[in-house]
Amino acid sequence: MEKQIPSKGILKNEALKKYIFETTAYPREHEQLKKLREATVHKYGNLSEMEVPVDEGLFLSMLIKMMNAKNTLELGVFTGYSLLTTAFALPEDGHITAIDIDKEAYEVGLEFIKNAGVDHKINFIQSDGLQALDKMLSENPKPEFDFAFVDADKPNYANVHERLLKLVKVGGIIAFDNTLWFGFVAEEGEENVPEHMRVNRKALMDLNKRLASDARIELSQVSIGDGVTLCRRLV
Ligand SMILES: C[S@@+](CC[C@H](N)C(=O)[O-])C[C@H]1O[C@@H](n2cnc3c(N)ncnc32)[C@H](O)[C@@H]1O
Repeated sequence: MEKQIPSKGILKNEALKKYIFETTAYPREHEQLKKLREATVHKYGNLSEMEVPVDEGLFLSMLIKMMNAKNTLELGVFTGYSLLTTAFALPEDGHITAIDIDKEAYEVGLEFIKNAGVDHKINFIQSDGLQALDKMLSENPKPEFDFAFVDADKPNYANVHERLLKLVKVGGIIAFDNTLWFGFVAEEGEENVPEHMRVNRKALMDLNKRLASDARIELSQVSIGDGVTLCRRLV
C-alpha cells in the first residue's frame, strides 16, 4: 500500500510534511505498526486519521522510554496505534490500562498487537472514560500511573485532567492529544472553522487556557501531529 502523508494536523507546509514523513518517520516505523495502520485505513477509510501520526508515535515512544515509565494509562484507543507504540516502549514487565467505549475498533488492531508479542502488557477496559477513571478512584485512590495519554472525547478533557491529577504520580506526565485542533484554536472567530469542528475547538481552547494557569502542573505545548500538551504533575 502506498504511504499516505496525513492531511490532518497543524503542519500546513505539505512539502515539509512529506519530507518529515518520508525521511525520518516511515523508515523508523515498526513493521506491526505499519500493518496496523494499513488495516485501519482498509477498514475505516478517512476515519483512520484518528490514529496518532507516525512522527508523533515516535515522539511518544521516546518520551515514555526517557521517563522509564512502567505503568501507563491510555484513554482513547481506537484500533491501537498509540497503544501498540506504548506497548513497544514499555519494559517487558510494563503495564498499560487502555480504555475505550468501542471494543470493535480495538479488535481490528489486536491481531498486530498479538503478532508483536506485547499483548501481555495490555489490560483493555471497554467503558466510558470518565466512568472508568471514577471507578479506579473509588477502588484505589492512590496515584499509580507514570504516564497517561488522553485521546478521546475532547469536551471531557478538563474533567479527565482532574481525575488524572489524582491517578498519575507526582512527577508523572499526562499527555493530551489534538490540543491545537488542526490549527483552528488560533482562528479569531468561527467563520473559517467547519461547523462539526466547533464544539471541540471551543473545548480545547478552554482547556489550553485552563492548563496554562494550573499551578499543579508544569506545562509544555508540543507542536507535533495535531498538538500534544504535556502536563507534568508537580503536587
Ligand atoms: C482519536 S481516537 C483514538 C486514536 C488512538 N489514540 C490511536 O492512536 O489510534 C478516539 C477514540 O476515543 C474513543 N472515545 C470517544 N469518547 C469516549 C469516551 N467517552 N470514553 C471512552 N472512549 C471514548 C472513541 O471510541 C475512539 O476510539
